[in-house]
Amino acid sequence: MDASLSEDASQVRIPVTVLTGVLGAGKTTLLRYILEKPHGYRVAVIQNEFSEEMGMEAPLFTDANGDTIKDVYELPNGCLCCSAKDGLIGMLDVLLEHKNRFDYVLVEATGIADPEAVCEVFWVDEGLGSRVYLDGVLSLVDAYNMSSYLGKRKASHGYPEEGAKSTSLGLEAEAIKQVACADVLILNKVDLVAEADRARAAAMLREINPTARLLESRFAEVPLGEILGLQAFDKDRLAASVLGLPVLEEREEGGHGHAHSHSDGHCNDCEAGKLLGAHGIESVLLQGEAGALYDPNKVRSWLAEVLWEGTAGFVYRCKGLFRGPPEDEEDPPEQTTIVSHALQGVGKIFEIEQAGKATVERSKMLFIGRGLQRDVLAAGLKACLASD
Ligand SMILES: Nc1nc2c(ncn2[C@@H]2O[C@H](COP(=O)(O)OP(=O)(O)OP(=O)(O)O)[C@@H](O)[C@H]2O)c(=O)[nH]1
Repeated sequence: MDASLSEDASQVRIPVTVLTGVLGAGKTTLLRYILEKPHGYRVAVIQNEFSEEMGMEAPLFTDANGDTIKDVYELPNGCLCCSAKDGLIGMLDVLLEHKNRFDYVLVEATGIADPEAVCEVFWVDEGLGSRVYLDGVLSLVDAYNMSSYLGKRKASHGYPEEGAKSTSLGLEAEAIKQVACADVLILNKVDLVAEADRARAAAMLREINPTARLLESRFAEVPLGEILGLQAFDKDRLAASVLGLPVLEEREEGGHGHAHSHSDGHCNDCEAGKLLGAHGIESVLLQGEAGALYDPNKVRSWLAEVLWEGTAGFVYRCKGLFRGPPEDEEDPPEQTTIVSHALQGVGKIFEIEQAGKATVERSKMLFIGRGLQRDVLAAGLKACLASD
């Protein structure tokens, strides 16, 4: 091989795209779309989660044959802009050793990440800057639920009162900052809103961020040429957008944002519960008994009560993987296969579907919201056990 050519190839800097979006906006849906469909783009994905329990989707990434995709790199336990920052740099280092396998890196941040702080990783670490560059920041916005987290702005836009209710998620500052910092905004879930609401939502985004490219999508299906390889990131623009935010002072006075406390090099506030708790948001993780099977129809009815009638507090986001009874009960026991089911819910909309080839050792369900009643949730799940 020509030595000068291989040297040139090794000097090519890899574009990195940062993906943000409030809980349930559709970030994982976008990753699945990118990874599972044959677009011709070779993309490595790094997924950041608050905790391992929240990373329930990785087993669900499957290729065209239905086999689990192994090339999704998980970065649990913390947020990218703080405790997981070193992990991100280390993971990029490892990825770059195999850079003949991909042309783009996509980094999914947690739903409450501060995109400005995530971006700083790329210019603060000089070694990294010579091998990768920040290509752009994407922000996904949930057109259907956005009034739950951008609610306070509804007055100036005439955004409908209906839907805001008392169910604000309390992530307004984070959500606005994610929109403001974006080079590309994707207004997702447009299938769930009427045309007038879609136009109002787009106008609201335009007011917060007039310069970003604005795309609209159903199930995050966007042309990849519109989101990758754009060379869109501009440090000065980012600084200007952030300065213009009225909520910036509020973040600093409020003492959340990045006023995290540390000990022994560990960020005390980056644990899932504390990070969410700093925003008044709670999470409840339910784990089924080992070997227990849950009836998907019972789970469906139970969740309808929980999400629609608020019987266990205000649940904004739920997700889980659970074990259901074998499909064909006529089969002899040695031939029956336990069916795994995936639960996904955002706001009042939820779905339960069979989880491909994902095997679930123990059922898990995570609820995120406010005023959650753990005991009520636990009793509800127990009542969904499949009868023998
Ligand atoms: N109707 C509809 N549902 C969507 C669309 N995009 C995503 N969803 C659903 O919204 C739910 C949440 O999507 P995810 O992709 O898991 O959201 P996320 O941003 O990764 O969520 P977190 O991991 O909690 O931050 C899933 O049930 C998706 O199927 C869309 O355009 N339309």
